[in-house]
Amino acid sequence: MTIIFKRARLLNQQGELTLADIKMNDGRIVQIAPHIAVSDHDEVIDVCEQFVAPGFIDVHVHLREPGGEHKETIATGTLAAAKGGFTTIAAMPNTKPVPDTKQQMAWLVNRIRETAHVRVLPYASITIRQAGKQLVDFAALKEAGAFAFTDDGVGVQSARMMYEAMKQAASLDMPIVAHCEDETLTYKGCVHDGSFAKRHGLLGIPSVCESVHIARDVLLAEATGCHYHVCHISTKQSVRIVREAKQAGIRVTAEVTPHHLLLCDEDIHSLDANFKMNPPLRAKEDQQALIEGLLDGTIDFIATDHAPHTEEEKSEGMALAPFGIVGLETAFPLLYTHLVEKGICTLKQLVDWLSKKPAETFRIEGGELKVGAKADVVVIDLHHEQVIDPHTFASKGKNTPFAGWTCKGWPTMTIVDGKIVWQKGRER
Ligand SMILES: NC(=O)N[C@@H](CC(=O)O)C(=O)O
Ligand SMILES: [Zn+2]
Ligand SMILES: [Zn+2]
Repeated sequence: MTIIFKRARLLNQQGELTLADIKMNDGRIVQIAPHIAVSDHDEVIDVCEQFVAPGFIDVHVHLREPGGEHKETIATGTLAAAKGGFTTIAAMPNTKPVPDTKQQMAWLVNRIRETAHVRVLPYASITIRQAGKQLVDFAALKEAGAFAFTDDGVGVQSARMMYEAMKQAASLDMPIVAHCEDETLTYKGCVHDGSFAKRHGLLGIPSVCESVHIARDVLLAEATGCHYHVCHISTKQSVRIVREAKQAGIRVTAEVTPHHLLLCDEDIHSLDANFKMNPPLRAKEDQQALIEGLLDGTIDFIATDHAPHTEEEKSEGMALAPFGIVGLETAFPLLYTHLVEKGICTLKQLVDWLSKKPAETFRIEGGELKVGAKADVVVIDLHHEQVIDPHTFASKGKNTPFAGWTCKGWPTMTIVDGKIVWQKGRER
């Protein structure tokens, strides 16, 4: 099938917006030109000068299936992704069971094929059941379709385990993706060890809980030559370590979430557990360091850490509720409104952090809008303003601290492999 977009607003190499038509055929972008001729069999869509970008890529998503289908499924999570403009997402392995054998991975790959609305890249765990005691069979899991290896949800506590994992991953040219949390330094905290924790008498998680692991791991990455990727970086010390490691030529990359870029612990205005996530919202100066780190390239790109939980679980209060917030459906509007419109970054930078940069970092095909590329595309209305209302989410998770925020930049259509997978107003 051929789809032709008329009057699409695109970013050129210089970061300027220009108008053009885009022709997609057999899952590929085949032409981008000022005026493309149409024939009777083509599906012609006038996008009315809306912004068209490469489909976004999110390498940090919790789909909860198998085992947590009451929180999210591959079907609901990937529909949420499509609605947020994401055409490729990577699924975290903290499911029940964990994809830690080639049989589990084969099941997952098949389930994705049967039920996903967008492309899904499955992570395998680093250790069996993510228990930190025994390494998975890296070669067998790569063969079965693993995208990369991570124990996200928990940190790999043993330096020796991480060292052995990196040696294996390096030999297979696969990345190790790390949730950095030293369990001897969590102090059973539920929020950052800072002003908010003190004011409310809550136990705090200190910044060293994260940065100590990153410091250890960049040395292990140096020793093994492994590509080491830091999940949801949250502290200024972590940014400094990654910056220095990059300067030393170590193969380290890092991602930051929209919530750590846009919020700090001073913004927590109630004991609402929708402000509870791991790592926690840090201090204002950490938030500033994350923005600086992203702007200077220390942090490579943005990932949402979409982590759905039920309203019942989230109503248990700050101390008891599970960590995590959803992010797929609000990432672009939030970042567009609060970074681009406020002049902190350009539209081109934001789009690159959500597409080209993750694609380059993980050698994922896609991330660019050009002739020959896969037809993974998002259409965005940059002018339409809308209030974030969790009840409208396609995700089963309604747990967001951004409810009630007014944003611009809402996706209106998402195309994967040349097919419309979601369109505003045409929800089933
Ligand atoms: N980020 C979170 O707060 N929670 C994630 C786990 C994780 O990403 O570490 C989850 O699975 O709920
Ligand atoms: Zn994590
Ligand atoms: Zn996560």
